[in-house]
Amino acid sequence: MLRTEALGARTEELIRVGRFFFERGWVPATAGNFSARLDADHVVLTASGRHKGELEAEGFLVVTPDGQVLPPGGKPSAETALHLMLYRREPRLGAVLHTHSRPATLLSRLSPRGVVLEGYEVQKALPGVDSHTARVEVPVFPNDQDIPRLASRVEDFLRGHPDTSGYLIEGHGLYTWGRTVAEARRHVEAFEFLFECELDLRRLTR
Ligand SMILES: CSCCC(=O)C(=O)COP(=O)(O)O
Ligand SMILES: [Zn+2]
Repeated sequence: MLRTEALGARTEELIRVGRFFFERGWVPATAGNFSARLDADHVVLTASGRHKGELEAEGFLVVTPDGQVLPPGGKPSAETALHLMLYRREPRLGAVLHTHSRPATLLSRLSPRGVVLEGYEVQKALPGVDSHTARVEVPVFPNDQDIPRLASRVEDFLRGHPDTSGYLIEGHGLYTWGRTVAEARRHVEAFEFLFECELDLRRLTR
């Protein structure tokens, strides 16, 4: 049974995330999508094509982890399969956030075989990273309009690299997650800061 208080609370958090990300230029032109787990059987997710800086409660849908829309009829994010794959594989996962910033888009094109972050204090905001000397490898997957196929590629990778806390899609953007919306948002902020630093460093030292 779906708890409406949980739906309201998570939806409000995601609306605030959308405004925050849009103000920073991380979700331009309806790009990006957000979701949060409500309970074992329900996930709230942005509807497709909504402006993420102007979300309202009616811009969200409830889906089951296997992709059923409740009640049937709405159009969930075109990238729903990328969210649901993550919830199915990790029961403690509480939120998934996807952004399309310029640094993420450009870095993923400059380094299509993966971005390595090393030497930055802020990398300690990422799970399992306790030093600026750690080597954080961010995988980059080729973009694909076949989202279930892309989801299955990412899932295969995560099976062999379970400590991954985010990935890039080439020329597209960042996916990251957390146990709560607040934690997932912190991971977006950390990755976006690090991508910006890395891009500037490459420009300045070329
Ligand atoms: C205008 S961005 C193209 C689609 C996309 O990559 C995205 O993140 C938004 O798609 P959605 O269906 O979730 O609105
Ligand atoms: Zn996208």
